[in-house]
Amino acid sequence: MFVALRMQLKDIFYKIPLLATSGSMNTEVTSLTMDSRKAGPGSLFIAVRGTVTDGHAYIETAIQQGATAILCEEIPAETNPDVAYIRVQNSARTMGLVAANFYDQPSQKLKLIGVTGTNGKTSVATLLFRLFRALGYRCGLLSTVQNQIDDDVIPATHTTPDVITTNQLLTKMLAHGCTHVFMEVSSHAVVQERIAGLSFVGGIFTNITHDHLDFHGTFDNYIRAKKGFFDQLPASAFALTNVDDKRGLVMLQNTVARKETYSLQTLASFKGKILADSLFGLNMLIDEREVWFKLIGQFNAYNLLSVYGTAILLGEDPTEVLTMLSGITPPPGRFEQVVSDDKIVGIVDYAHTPDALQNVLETINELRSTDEQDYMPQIITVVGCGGNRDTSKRPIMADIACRLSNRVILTSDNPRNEDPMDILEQMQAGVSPVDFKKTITIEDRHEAIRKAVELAKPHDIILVAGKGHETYQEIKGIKYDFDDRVVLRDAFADRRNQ
Ligand SMILES: CC(=O)N[C@H]1[C@@H](OP(=O)(O)OP(=O)(O)OC[C@H]2O[C@@H](n3ccc(=O)[nH]c3=O)[C@H](O)[C@@H]2O)O[C@H](CO)[C@@H](O)[C@@H]1O[C@H](C)C(=O)N[C@@H](C)C(=O)N[C@H](CCC(=O)O)C(=O)O
Ligand SMILES: Nc1ncnc2c1ncn2[C@@H]1O[C@H](COP(=O)(O)OP(=O)(O)OP(=O)(O)O)[C@@H](O)[C@H]1O
Ligand SMILES: N[C@H](CCC[C@H](N)C(=O)O)C(=O)O
Ligand SMILES: [Mg+2]
Repeated sequence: MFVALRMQLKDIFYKIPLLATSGSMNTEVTSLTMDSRKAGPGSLFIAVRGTVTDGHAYIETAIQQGATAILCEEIPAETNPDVAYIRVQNSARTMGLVAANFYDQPSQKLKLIGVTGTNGKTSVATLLFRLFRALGYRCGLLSTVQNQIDDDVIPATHTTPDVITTNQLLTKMLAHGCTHVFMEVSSHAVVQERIAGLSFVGGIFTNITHDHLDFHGTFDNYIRAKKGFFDQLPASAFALTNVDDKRGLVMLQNTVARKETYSLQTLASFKGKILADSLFGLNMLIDEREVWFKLIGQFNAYNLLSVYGTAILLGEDPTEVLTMLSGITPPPGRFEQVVSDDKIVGIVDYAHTPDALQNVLETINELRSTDEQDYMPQIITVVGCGGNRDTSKRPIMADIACRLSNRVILTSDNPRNEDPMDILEQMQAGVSPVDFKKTITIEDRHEAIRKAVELAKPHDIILVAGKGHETYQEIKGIKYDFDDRVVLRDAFADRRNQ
C-alpha cells in the first residue's frame, strides 16, 4: 500500500531548533531530498555541505524544479517569495530529525539495532537478520551487500544509506509488519549524520583497526566517529561491546545506554570459548552450552557471540537462540568456498582491510595444517586495494598477504579513478625483498584469478580477497560485471576440460 505524504512545514519542524525562517511555515511539502537533481514539485530541498561540493550552490536549481521549501545553513541573499526558507545550525543533522518527523518516526515503532566496527558489521547484521527470521519474526536488514525486507531484496548503494532513504525503508518495513531491523552503521554515516534522528534499542561494537584514514585523517578521529554512535544511544538502549578489542571499553565511555560486554578471553556479560575450528565449522562453548556452528574462523566466533548476546538482550530464550544459530549460514562473499573437481579450495572473502586479511589468512593457515593428506597445501592469495580509498593500507595489505601465503598475485580491486598500476606499485612497496619473489603482479583481475588456478595443485587453497559479494569492477566511473566466484568457477571448469 502506498500512501502519498503531505505535510506542513510547521509539523515537519515540530520540536526542531531553528535559527531563522522566511516564508510561510504552512507551506506544504510532499517529499524530502538532499539532491537538487531529484527535487520536484512540493519538495523540501535540504542543502548539505559535502566533501566534493556544497548543496547550497544548488538551491536555485531545486526551486526551478519545483521545490517549495529550503532547509539550509545560510539563506541565499536573494530569496524567492513563493518559497519558504529555514536556517539551522547543521542541515545534515536536522535532515535526520526532519525525516523522522516526516515519516512519523518509523524507527520508534520497531526494534532497530545498529552494528558498528571496522570489520564484521555485515556479518553480524546479516546473522541477526537470519536468526530473528528463524525465530519467527518479520525482519528488515540494511547492509553493504543488500537491503532486505523478509525475502524482498532491495539493492544497497552504501553500507549505511542516507537518512531519508533509511526512513523510507523503515516505513516499508513497518508496513510489511517487521518488528526487528538490523542495520550497519559505518563511520562515514556517523560523521555525515546519516543516523541522526533514528531511535535505536541497541548498538553493537565489533572491533576497530586500520581503515578509512583517507576520510577521517587520523586513527583518533576514526575512533571518535565510531564512538559517536554509542554517545547518541538513549538510556533505554543497550550498548554491547567486544572487550577483547583494545578500544572496546572506550566506545562505551560516554554512553548513557546500558553497558554490556562479550569476550572470548575474559569475564564478560556474554562469554564464549572456541573448542574446535575447522573448514567445516566452529565448535564453541557459549554460556556453558556446547554448540556447532557453520561459520569458520576465530573472527566468526566473535560475530556469533555478539549475535547471541544481542538476542538475549532482546529477550530471546538462550537454548532456542543457540539451536537456531547453529543452522545459520554466513552472508555471501564471506569465506565463501568454491571447490574444484580436483579439490583445489577457492575461498572468496570480502577482506579489504589489513586486519581482515590477516584474520582470514591466519584462519586458513591454521585450518590447512589440520588437513589429513601428506601434502602440505600451498596458499595462493589474489588481492588488490581499492582506488580513491585509504592509500596507507596498500603496502600493509601486500606485506600481510606475502607473510601468510606461499604465492601472492597482486591485482586490481575497483581502481575507480586511479591508475591501477600506481595502486599496485604502492602495494609492491610494502613487500620485503625476501618475499618479492613470491609475488606476481597482474593488473587484470580476471587474468590474476586464472593464473592462481593455473599455479594451484590439488588441495591447495586460493584466497581471492577484497570483493566478496561484489558483482562489479569499477574502473573510471563504469561498473563492469565482475564476480570473483564466477571467474573462479569458470577457471576451475576450464581446468577440468583441459
Ligand atoms: C565520501 C562520502 O561519504 N560521500 C558521500 C556524501 O557525498 P559528498 O559529501 O561527496 O556529496 P557532494 O557530492 O559533495 O555533494 C554535497 C551535496 O550537494 C548535493 N548536490 C550535488 C550536486 C548537484 O548537482 N546537486 C546537489 O544537490 C548532493 O546531493 C549532496 O547532498 O554524501 C552522499 C549522499 O549521502 C553519498 O552518496 C556519498 O557517498 C559516496 C558515493 C561514497 O562513496 N561513500 C563511501 C565512502 C561511504 O559512505 N562508505 C561507507 C562505508 C565505508 C565502510 O565502512 O567500509 C558507507 O556507509 O557506505
Ligand atoms: N569480527 C570480525 N573481526 C575481524 N574480521 C572480520 C570479522 N568479521 C568478518 N571479518 C573479515 O572482514 C571481512 C568483511 O566482513 P564484513 O563484511 O562483515 O565487515 P563490514 O564491517 O561489514 O565491512 P564494510 O565496512 O565494508 O561494510 C570478512 O570477509 C572477513 O574477512
Ligand atoms: N565499503 C568499502 C568497501 C571496500 C571494498 C573494496 N572492494 C574496495 O572497493 O575498496 C568502501 O567503499 O570503502
Ligand atoms: Mg558491511
